[in-house]
Amino acid sequence: MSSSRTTTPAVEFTSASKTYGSFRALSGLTVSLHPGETVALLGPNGAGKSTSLDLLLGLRNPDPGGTVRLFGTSPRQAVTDGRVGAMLQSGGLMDGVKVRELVALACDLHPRAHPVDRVLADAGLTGIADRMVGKLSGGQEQRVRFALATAGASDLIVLDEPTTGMDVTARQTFWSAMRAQAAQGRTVLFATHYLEEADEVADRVLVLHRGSLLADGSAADIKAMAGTRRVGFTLEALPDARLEAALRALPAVTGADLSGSAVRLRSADADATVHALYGLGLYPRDLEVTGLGLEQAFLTLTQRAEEAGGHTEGPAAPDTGTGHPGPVDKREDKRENKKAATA
Ligand SMILES: Nc1ncnc2c1ncn2[C@@H]1O[C@H](COP(=O)(O)OP(=O)(O)OP(=O)(O)O)[C@@H](O)[C@H]1O
Repeated sequence: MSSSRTTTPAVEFTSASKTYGSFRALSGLTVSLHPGETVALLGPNGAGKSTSLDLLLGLRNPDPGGTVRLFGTSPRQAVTDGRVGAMLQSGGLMDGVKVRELVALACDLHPRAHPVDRVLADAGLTGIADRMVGKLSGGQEQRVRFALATAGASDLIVLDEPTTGMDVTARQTFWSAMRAQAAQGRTVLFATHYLEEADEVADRVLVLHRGSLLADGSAADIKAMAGTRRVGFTLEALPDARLEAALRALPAVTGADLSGSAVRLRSADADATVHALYGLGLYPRDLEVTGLGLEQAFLTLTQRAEEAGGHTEGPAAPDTGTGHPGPVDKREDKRENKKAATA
């Protein structure tokens, strides 16, 4: 989408792979992110999202032959220069200090630090600045992580499942703070399992599947790529088994959900489906043809890729099938040097 841009990319993966033992978690990723973009990184469990972020932050090195550059320099250099703020899933917070003290420490360490009070305010922490970090709720801890990621004027903000554990209000506050960061020209890259967040917030969506880039475009592009639409209507009477079978066998129908006389079909060609529906001699009421939400589109694309046999030799970890997994696998032990990037 950004091929005409001439500025140095904020992030540039070139043929970046990552192999753990004989397992290839990331396979030849080539993608560039440009200054000011807000990009969501989506993928089923085990797709390689955290691995990509680890490479991007210099916490791991790509396999030989691939490169990752941030603002034209190495990830380590960009982190050292204070150009990157990161909010990661793992990495414990210091328990025995107050919120303000921890945020002040992050500001002290940042080469382009913001005033502590501003960072606290932007993260919604002013009211709990004197509370001990060890006494915070999960959602409050996430806000502290956000404050640490925005302690200075970083050009790139990297967020790994930032709203896990936040309630709805905290989530809204978080994203409005994040939008403010993006409005100042920062590049924001976030991995998430909350597809509605990606839909609402991101101007670009990357879908990873088994370590390969499956889709790259706006949320609308991704929905269009899935190519499936919903056809909903109500029948005049309850369908018998024969009619139900006929509905399921309509052309292009890829799924059917019947509840009493209400019918919801998924179709790869809504025009053909609706045409044939009338051909059955039915008079569907309240006929509605709608596009898929991002979550359904994501599931359709990843399932399709799964059926096609995946894209890499690495087996995918099981997906929850919902796009909303429960507790996130944190795997703190496997990060080579997480704290360096969060400091
Ligand atoms: N240190 C490691 N050693 C061996 N395998 C690993 C290691 N780290 C990750 N993997 C494997 O690599 C694959 C990609 O993992 P990664 O954490 O990047 O996925 P993810 O997309 O972030 O998943 P999730 O949504 O569950 O957080 C997974 O199959 C994972 O089990």
